[in-house]
Amino acid sequence: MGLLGPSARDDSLAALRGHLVVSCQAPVGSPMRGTSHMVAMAEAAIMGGAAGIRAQGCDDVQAIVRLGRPVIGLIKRDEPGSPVYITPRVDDVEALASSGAQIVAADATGRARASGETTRQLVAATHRAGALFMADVDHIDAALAAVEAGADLVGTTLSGYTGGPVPQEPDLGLVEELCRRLKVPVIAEGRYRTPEHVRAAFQVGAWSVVVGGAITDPLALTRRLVEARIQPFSAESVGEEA
Ligand SMILES: CC(=O)N[C@H](C=O)[C@@H](O)[C@H](O)[C@H](O)COP(=O)(O)O
Repeated sequence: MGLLGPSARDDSLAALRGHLVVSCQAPVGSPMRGTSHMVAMAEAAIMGGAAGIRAQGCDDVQAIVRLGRPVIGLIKRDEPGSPVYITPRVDDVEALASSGAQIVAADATGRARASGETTRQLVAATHRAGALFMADVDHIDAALAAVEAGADLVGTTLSGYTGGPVPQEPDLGLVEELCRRLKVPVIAEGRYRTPEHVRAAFQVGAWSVVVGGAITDPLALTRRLVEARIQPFSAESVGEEA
């Protein structure tokens, strides 16, 4: 058994029901990368009303757990020979649970991991460590297989990221289908950017909605507004006399 007993795990999941979770992650190369920045982001998110935080890496998880809200932990790791990068190893699951993550998120798209480890093995390791397993999926078939393998909750995290161009909008259709067909909580995640998106996900039955970049990625937010400038800039374009 890990750090948490079964009731602490269930309490964490119950605390997320009907609430927003903020994903506090910064990509490699971003000036926001670093545990102190992510803790500040998480504190701001909690002050703003988020019920939980999704965090990347054991250092961030350990520090953010201290804020007293449920943490969905993951480790992003590129592994040669496989496209699976969200918590690809049993070792990662164990490290996240030891760091205090009540919920461990991992790729459960059905794509082979470089290690050859299976989703069932990751789920078993998560449960041995006393945490809950969140299956990050891209499709209904992957979700059904993940639940069969013992996943405690399922997120639409990887919909749109396993082939073809990345869509602009969240995959509300998948949220609706998962809510209809699964008995476990469904987490809406991926490209939720507006209050309308969040409302729509709850309306079709999402347990929680995870929002990342729309809150925690100042680079992307700045770029989006910079791109809205009138080009080329001219006195006329701002209504000044020539
Ligand atoms: C696809 C992938 O790797 N998603 C990652 C999962 O942890 C994060 O990079 C996302 O920020 C997170 O899912 C929240 O999504 P959005 O930032 O779109 O609100």
